[in-house]
Amino acid sequence: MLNKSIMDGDNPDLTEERMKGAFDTDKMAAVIYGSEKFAIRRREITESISRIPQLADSKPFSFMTREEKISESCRKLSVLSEHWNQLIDTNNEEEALHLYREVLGLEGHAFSLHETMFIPSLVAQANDEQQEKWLGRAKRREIIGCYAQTEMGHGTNLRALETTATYYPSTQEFILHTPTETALKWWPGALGKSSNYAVVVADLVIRDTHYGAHPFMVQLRDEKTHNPLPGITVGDIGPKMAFNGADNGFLGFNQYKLPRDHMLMRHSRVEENGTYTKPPHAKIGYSSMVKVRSRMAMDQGLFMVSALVIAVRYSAVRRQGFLDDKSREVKVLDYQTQQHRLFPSIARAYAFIFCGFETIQLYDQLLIDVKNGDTSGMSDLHALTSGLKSVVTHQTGEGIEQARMACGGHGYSMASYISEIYGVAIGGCTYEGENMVMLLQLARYLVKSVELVKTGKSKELGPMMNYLAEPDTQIDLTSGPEAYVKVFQHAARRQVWKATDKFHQLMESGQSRDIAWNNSAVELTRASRLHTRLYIMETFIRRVSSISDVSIKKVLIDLVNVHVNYEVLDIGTYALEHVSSTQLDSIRSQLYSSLDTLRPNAVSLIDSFQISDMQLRSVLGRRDGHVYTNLFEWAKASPLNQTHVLPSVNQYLKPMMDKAKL
Ligand SMILES: CCCCCCCCCC/C=C\CCCC(=O)SCCNC(=O)CCNC(=O)[C@H](O)C(C)(C)COP(=O)(O)OP(=O)(O)OC[C@H]1O[C@@H](n2cnc3c(N)ncnc32)[C@H](O)[C@@H]1OP(=O)(O)O
Ligand SMILES: Cc1cc2nc3c(=O)[nH]c(=O)nc-3n(C[C@H](O)[C@H](O)[C@H](O)COP(=O)(O)OP(=O)(O)OC[C@H]3O[C@@H](n4cnc5c(N)ncnc54)[C@H](O)[C@@H]3O)c2cc1C
Repeated sequence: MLNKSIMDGDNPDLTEERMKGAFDTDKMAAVIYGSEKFAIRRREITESISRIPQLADSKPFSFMTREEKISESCRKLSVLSEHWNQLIDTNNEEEALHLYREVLGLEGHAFSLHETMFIPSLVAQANDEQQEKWLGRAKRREIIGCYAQTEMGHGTNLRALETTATYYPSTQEFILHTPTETALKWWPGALGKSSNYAVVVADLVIRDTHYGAHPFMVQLRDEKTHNPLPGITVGDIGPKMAFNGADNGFLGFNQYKLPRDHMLMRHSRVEENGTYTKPPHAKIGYSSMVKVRSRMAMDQGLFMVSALVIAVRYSAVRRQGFLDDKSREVKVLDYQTQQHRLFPSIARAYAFIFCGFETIQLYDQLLIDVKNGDTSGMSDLHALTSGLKSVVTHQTGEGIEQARMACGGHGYSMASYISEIYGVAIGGCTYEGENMVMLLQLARYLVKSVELVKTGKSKELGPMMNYLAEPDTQIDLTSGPEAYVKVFQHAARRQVWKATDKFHQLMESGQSRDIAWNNSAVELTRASRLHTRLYIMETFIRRVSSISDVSIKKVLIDLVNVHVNYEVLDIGTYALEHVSSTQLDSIRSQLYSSLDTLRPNAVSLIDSFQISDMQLRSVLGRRDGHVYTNLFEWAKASPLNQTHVLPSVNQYLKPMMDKAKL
């Protein structure tokens, strides 16, 4: 059996799809998740979870209030605490994240930031003694932490954060203070009600000198009573577009005293007498953000996959309209428009996940290098992850929204759960740096790279930048995916140079650097996007070329073909400089035939992600494909259907109608 999801009693339309798949989904899972070992561990963890009934949702999540969602996730976390060690290797971050996703889904929970930013901040920023004191406690979950940086008035411009941490040598303490309303910390996940500790980012002040944003370990709540400590104002910021299982919070300090050794001092130090030692790299304190950004291609890829699992499975059981055979309606997955809506997103999701593996490894390596005193890789990774987080979050949002529309009316129902996935995923366009701002961070790096080429220093170009120094060449589109890489290189190079030239010309015309930058910003963000999409394409092709299993490689090459054709058409306006409109027409034909080629493997390609029904929380995306019966059951469970006559009918509608009858 090639597709391991085939089960007796499943919807025959889905079974038929799974029989058509030309590759082994377990083998594909090993490629997706980086190794056979981890793919097996994922399945084992999912299997073990299913044997613990208390870890199941106590009722459909979509019918819960926000308070119920928070309570439900806390209940599950307490059940999990009895099983951690038997379920996962607690030192393995990927296993922990898989466990959280399976049991708690994506709407956030009390530990949302504990694993993703609080512990990583301690790992990267705390010195050995501080790690000794707090890291073990955090890993054992004796304490719950979050990452409190953003303020009501400033999130993007970290240099303008208003919260101060003023050091007093006489008492060897910092005083944390919130000088204005806009200085209130605002947004940190799990801050409002769950966390009792936080890594707080504040402006370090010593003897009236401001040293800028630095991280501090701060206790917020009493460990016995969970009440806020004196001098701390903390609470929940209220409901959000999505992610409502998380208590994103506000936090204020009123002259709150903090011992000297609570500043995280791996890289910068404040001595007892107030002497300040600066870090080896000015932006080393920003590392927790780089850590999350380096994960975002993977995490967003998985968000997009969740929506695609739902849309592709549903499209294989949804029958509507006719093609040749007028005796039976077709699966909507057979329509070319449906394939065009969904398959390029499947390709992007695979590509994002392969990029994600690469950037996660790059971050892990950087962490080792920095510990050994080598900060030289920081700028490269900052630039790469800034562009990548911006492009993947935007394209993931587009892909999920198309997946929702591809499910027609039922896609709009919470029974599909796609709107929730969209709401959570789209937050990524904003958190960890607003997308435009992060594209402009990459643009700084691109402009500097062009300046190196212009001044004859091409040898100093960073990784992935050499193409900026290369001349345009003839492109032979029949020579395979590499030709499409060339098209992207041409388009990206031209746009990067064009934007840089514009910036330089504006400065030469007398504009200040900042004004010239602002007046070139749209062109600069375009350059960043093209450069990042080139990186994604190259990574995808490189990863697929490295695969040895013949059947897996074949279907992934089909997916690469969908990707490269779609991407080049999508940047048609830029590509036109290098590709004729006749060539674009031929790319269009190739795209349509590549959709056709991929069609038989569509369900197996998304089954391969092995996302459980528990995690998916979608009636439309059920693995067994029994959509209609369960849709009816789901609707019957609506709180509105627990009584025939609602109190509001008796109170308002009936009297109104009765009055109208008089
Ligand atoms: C199913 C899947 C489930 C997956 C689960 C996922 C669930 C997710 C849950 C978590 C949810 C949310 C988490 C969100 C958490 C947050 O949002 S935390 C807050 C994040 N905040 C930000 O990102 C703020 C963005 N702003 C900044 O980073 C900086 O202000 C900015 C970089 C924009 C500017 O900083 P400045 O200090 O002002 O620096 P500049 O003058 O612009 O640049 C000077 C040079 O420094 C270089 N630089 C900047 N940053 C870095 C860095 N990190 N590393 C290396 N170098 C850096 C910059 O490029 C400049 O270099 P140059 O001078 O050009 O050479
Ligand atoms: C779901 C979610 C979870 C979050 N979790 C956390 C958390 O755990 N901890 C935490 O500390 N924070 C958290 N945040 C806050 C988040 O990091 C910030 O909201 C984000 O960094 C954007 O900053 P901002 O809100 O100040 O946006 P703004 O900077 O005010 O953005 C508004 C507009 O201004 C534009 N803009 C701003 N500056 C520039 C510029 N220099 N050039 C061009 N355009 C510019 C932006 O592009 C955008 O269009 C979270 C946010 C969300 C939505």
